[in-house]
Amino acid sequence: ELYTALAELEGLLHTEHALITTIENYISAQEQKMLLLRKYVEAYMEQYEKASEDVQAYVENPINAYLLVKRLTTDWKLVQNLITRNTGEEFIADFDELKSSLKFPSDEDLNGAAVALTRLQDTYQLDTSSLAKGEINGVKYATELTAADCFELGRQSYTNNDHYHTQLWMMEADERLKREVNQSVERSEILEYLAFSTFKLGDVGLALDLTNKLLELIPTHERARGNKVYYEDEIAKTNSVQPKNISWNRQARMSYEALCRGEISPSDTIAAKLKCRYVNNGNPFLMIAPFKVEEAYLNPHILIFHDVMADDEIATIKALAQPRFQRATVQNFMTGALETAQYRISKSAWLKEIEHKHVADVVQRVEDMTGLTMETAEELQVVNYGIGGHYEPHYDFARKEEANAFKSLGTGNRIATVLFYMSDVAQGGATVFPYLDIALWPKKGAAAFWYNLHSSGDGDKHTRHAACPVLAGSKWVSNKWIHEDGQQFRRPCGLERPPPEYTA
Ligand SMILES: O=C(O)CCC(=O)C(=O)O
Ligand SMILES: [Fe+2]
Repeated sequence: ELYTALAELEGLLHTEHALITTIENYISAQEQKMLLLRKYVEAYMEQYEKASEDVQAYVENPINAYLLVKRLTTDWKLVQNLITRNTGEEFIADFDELKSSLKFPSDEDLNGAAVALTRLQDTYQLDTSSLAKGEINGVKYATELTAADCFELGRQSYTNNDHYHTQLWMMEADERLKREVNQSVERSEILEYLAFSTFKLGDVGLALDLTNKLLELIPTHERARGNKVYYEDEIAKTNSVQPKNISWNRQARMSYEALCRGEISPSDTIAAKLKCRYVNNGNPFLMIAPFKVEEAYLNPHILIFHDVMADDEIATIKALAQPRFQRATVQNFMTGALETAQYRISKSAWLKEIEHKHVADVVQRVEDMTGLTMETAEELQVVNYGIGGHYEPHYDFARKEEANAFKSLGTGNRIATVLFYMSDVAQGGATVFPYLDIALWPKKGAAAFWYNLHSSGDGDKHTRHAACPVLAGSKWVSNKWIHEDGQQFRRPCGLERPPPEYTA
């Protein structure tokens, strides 16, 4: 699974380079072979023409007689060998040997990358034809997609039973194909997928039209002939060519997606109460360089600390984490087991303080920032989100029903979260709180802090949050999850008491 982290994708460029070299070598070997064959055939031609001038005289010459026989025995064998020798296999074998040392994406990666693209399409309301032009929100990032590229995206969506995106991409493939001089895909193939997905989406009439177009191209197409009869029957039966009203069950996601797009913000009355200040928490070491703190929300109290992770610390943490990256897991609600899920796509690794001074410094800083003990906190989790990488709305704390969560840690629930942003993100990738209508936009070196639990110990339902899909760029964050145990004297417990105030 390479698609889950952009950092991993960079390794694929080495693979591509090795591939280019292999193909280049194969082509030149093949060209050499052709050159040699051309020499042989020219020699044959020359002798043949000479002989044809006077056949009798030619064969009466013993040398010629010998050469003629030789040409048709030894020489021909050489030529035959040359023609039949499959240098291709050698190259593939050589490349296969190289392969073990190279990163190779799997079919699952291809599918993952395609799903990520369609997720971005939905969340950020990107139109298919701009995407195909390599444009994201008006910014041109990539080379244009060919009709075949669009076709492949459609095919991947089809494999996932996602007829909505199959239709979008097959339509785009068809549009692109009209403008292609060297056609990159067969129109009949596009039409076959397009017709079927259109049928699946409920528009039998259009599916029939598309199938008829396919039959104009290939009148003998077996499946198309079968489908045509079926569609005609369907239309006759229901007497309707109206598309069904498809419920995508997306109503519930609308506000989340709008938040991710930056279209929603908290009301002015809420925003007006938010402050920025310098904070030292009474810590003498912070008198000279206090924290720059900005309030993002009051209840629950969500704070943004600016410039709390230095560039060299970020570089160290990334370098330590990257070789250990694993696809991020989520806890199965029922069993408590850790497993991968489509709703959380990123790569992550855990770092201990003893591994590097920079890690220890950062953890100490979290203690200074929050006034909470790090004794019972989880290790620093480092996360990289790849193409379309995201984490759908969730709570960081374990709910009462989730009996198994954090049990093995034995340090109570996750009382608070500190989320460091270790990169800027070109587009997308905000941390959003759907119940609060706020979006935190990643800023390198900044950190967000909030309490997940009320002072009573109950989970604060308003802390539900998500990592929106990364639209362009790469997103690096790290979390410090702080636990309940040991905070008794740091955060006094009580019913619905507001979080301790910061000393300004
Ligand atoms: O990456 C983000 O913006 C949020 C990550 C998050 O919520 C988590 O890892 O629990
Ligand atoms: Fe979270």
